[in-house]
Amino acid sequence: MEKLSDNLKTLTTEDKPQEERSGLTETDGEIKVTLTDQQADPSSPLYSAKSFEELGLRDTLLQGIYRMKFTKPSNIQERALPLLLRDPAENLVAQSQSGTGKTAAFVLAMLSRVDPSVPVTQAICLAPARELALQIMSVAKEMGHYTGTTLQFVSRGMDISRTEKVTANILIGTPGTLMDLLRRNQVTFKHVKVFVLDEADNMLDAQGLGAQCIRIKNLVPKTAQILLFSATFSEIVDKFAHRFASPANEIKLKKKDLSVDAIKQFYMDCKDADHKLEVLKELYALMTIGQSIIFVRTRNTADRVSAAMKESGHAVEYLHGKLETEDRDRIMKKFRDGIAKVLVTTNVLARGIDIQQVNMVVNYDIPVDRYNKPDFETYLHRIGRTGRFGRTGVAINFVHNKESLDDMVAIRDHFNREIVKVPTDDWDETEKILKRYM
Ligand SMILES: Nc1ncnc2c1ncn2[C@@H]1O[C@H](COP(=O)(O)OP(=O)(O)OP(=O)(O)O)[C@@H](O)[C@H]1O
Repeated sequence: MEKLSDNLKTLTTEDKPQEERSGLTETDGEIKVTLTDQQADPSSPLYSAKSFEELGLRDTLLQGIYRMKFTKPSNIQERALPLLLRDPAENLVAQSQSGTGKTAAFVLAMLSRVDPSVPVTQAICLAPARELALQIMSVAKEMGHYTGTTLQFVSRGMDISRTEKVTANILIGTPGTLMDLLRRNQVTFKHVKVFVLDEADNMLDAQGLGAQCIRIKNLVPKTAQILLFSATFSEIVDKFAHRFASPANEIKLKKKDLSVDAIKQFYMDCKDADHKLEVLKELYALMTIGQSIIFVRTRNTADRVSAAMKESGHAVEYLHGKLETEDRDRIMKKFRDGIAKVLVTTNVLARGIDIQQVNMVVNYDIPVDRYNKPDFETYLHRIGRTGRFGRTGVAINFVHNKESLDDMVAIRDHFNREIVKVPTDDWDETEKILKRYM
C-alpha cells in the first residue's frame, strides 16, 4: 500500500505553474502551434473557459495539479469536474478524444470523495491492462501527493500476500486480480463511494471483463458514484454503459469530432505480407523517429517482427500478454524512460498508454475485431498513442492485399478523415512527407 505524504502546505501564487513553465511549447519541426495556444482556442478539445481554481477542488488537490505542471484544465476536465463533484454524487458516462486528460478528471473525482482519515477502501478504478493501471496509479500518486490518501495497485505481481487485508483508500488495477482478492476475503467494497471504469467500452464489451465488472458493481453500495470514461463508445456499448451506470449524466463527442486532427494518417501499399517487413525495415532505416509503437495482430507476429528488426540492427523491444509480469514491467519502464525507442506490441497496449515522446504509430496489421471486421474503436485508440495533449504525430497503416485495403478504407470512411498514400519505392519523397508532421 502506498501512503501519500500528508504534507499539507498553504497555497501561494508561486505554487501555480507559469504558462511557460509548463514546457508545452514545441518549436522543433515546422509546426509551431504551442499547446498553450491550443488551450486558448475554443475549438480545441484542450480549451477551457475556466481555471482549475474555479472548479471547486480542494487546496491539496490544486497543489497536486500544480505539481503535475498543469496550468489550465482541458475541455473534458472543465466539463466533467463540476458534474463529478456534485453532492449527492451523480453517475457519469464521459467521452473525449485520446490524450485530452480524462485520467486527471476521474482521479481528481476519486481523490475528492475519499476521506484519508478512514482506513477503508472508498474508491475503485479498473482498467483493461496492467500497464494502464500502473499509469493511472502514478497519476493518482502525483495528484494525491498532498492529501494523505492511501493507494493500492491490484494486478498480477502486486506487493501484498495472499492473506493480508487490503484497506487502502483507493484500489487501482485490473478486474481479475480484484476478483481474486474478493474471493480470498482480502477486500471489502462496503465503503466504496466511487467506482471508475477507464476504457469503459472495452471493459464492458470484452468477454470476461464485462461479467467481472458487473459482479463488482453489484457488490459496491447502491449509492456509489459510477464513472465510465473512454474515447470511444460504439452504439451498442453505449446503451449498455447507460444501463450499467443508470441514471447517468453524459458527456459525448459527435462522430465528426472523434479523430484527433494533430495525428496525420498515412498508408503504405505493400506487395504482400513479406514485403511489409521489408518496408518496415526501410522505414526505420530512413527515419530518425523519437519513439514509436508498431501494432501487430498476434503475439507470434510481434515475436517475428521484432526478431527480424533486431536482426537488421534496429533496437526494438516487444511486449504482449504472454510475457511474464516482470518482463512486461521491465520493457515498459525501458520504453517510458526512452531507453527503448521502438515497441512492437499487440492490442494489449492499444488503449490509454501515455508516452508524450511517441511521435509515430505503425499499424503493421490493420485492426480487426473477433469477427474479422475492421475495428474502428481499436484503430482510434492505437493511433491515439501519439498526438498526446495537442502534440503532433503520424500514424502509418500497412496494407498488403484487397482485404486489408478494404478494411482501411472502411476505417477512413467511418471517421471521414483522409489517409494519405506514401510511396514504398521513393524513400526521399516518403521522408519529406512524413518529416513535415513529426
Ligand atoms: N490540464 C492539463 N494540462 C496539461 N497537460 C495535461 C492536462 N491534463 C492532462 N494532461 C496531460 O495530457 C496527457 C494525456 O492525458 P490522459 O492520459 O489522461 O489522456 P486520456 O484522455 O485518458 O487519453 P486516452 O483516451 O488515450 O486514454 C498526459 O500526459 C497528461 O499528463
